[in-house]
Amino acid sequence: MKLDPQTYAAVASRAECLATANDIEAALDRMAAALTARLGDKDPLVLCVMTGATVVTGRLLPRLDFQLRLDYIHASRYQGATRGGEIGWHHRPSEAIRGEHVLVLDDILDEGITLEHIVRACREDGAASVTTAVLVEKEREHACAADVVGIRVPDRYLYGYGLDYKNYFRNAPGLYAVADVDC
Ligand SMILES: O=P(O)(O)OC[C@H]1O[C@H](OP(=O)(O)OP(=O)(O)O)[C@H](O)[C@@H]1O
Ligand SMILES: Nc1nc2[nH]cnc2c(=O)[nH]1
Repeated sequence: MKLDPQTYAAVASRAECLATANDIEAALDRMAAALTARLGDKDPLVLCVMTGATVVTGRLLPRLDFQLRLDYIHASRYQGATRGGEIGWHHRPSEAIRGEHVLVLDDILDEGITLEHIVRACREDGAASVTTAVLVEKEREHACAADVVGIRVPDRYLYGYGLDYKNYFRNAPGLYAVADVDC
């Protein structure tokens, strides 16, 4: 569904910036250092979790100065909503994963259900190892933990740097918490 321009502007004006582009770029530098230490000699297969991880993947990859390959995996449970539902699989590259040191890259760890399903799928599909990294982790309980975390934020609905609000705002140059009235 499309957002009309008045609603789009109102949502943006009510949102609160929790992390600026500078904060996030510094977090990406830290993530790159941690991932280089873990995977620099492993020739990993990087799996971008579509769609939200496109921005973190694009910003992080040029910081990883070692041998790697890029593919994608697609499981989602929000689909434009602000509350998660059942996990839906759209692309599971089972053949590509077998025997690989996999790095799963996602934008956010919220309840952790998406990442838990993806890690389980990679193990079922015969990955040699599975490392997980997320740009943002919410300060709450998760079904599974991420190995590498960029930035921790309060438990509010966020958009920006790949994260959407009703399929918009993935291009916002920071992390913004949506006002309660818009959730
Ligand atoms: O930890 P969880 O509560 O499971 O939520 C995290 C997931 O939610 C978002 O995906 P979404 O289903 O919104 O799809 P998207 O990537 O297309 O935005 C995000 O990209 C994570 O993959
Ligand atoms: N855009 C967005 N997607 C999510 N998926 C799980 N939590 C969130 C969130 O806060 N924002």
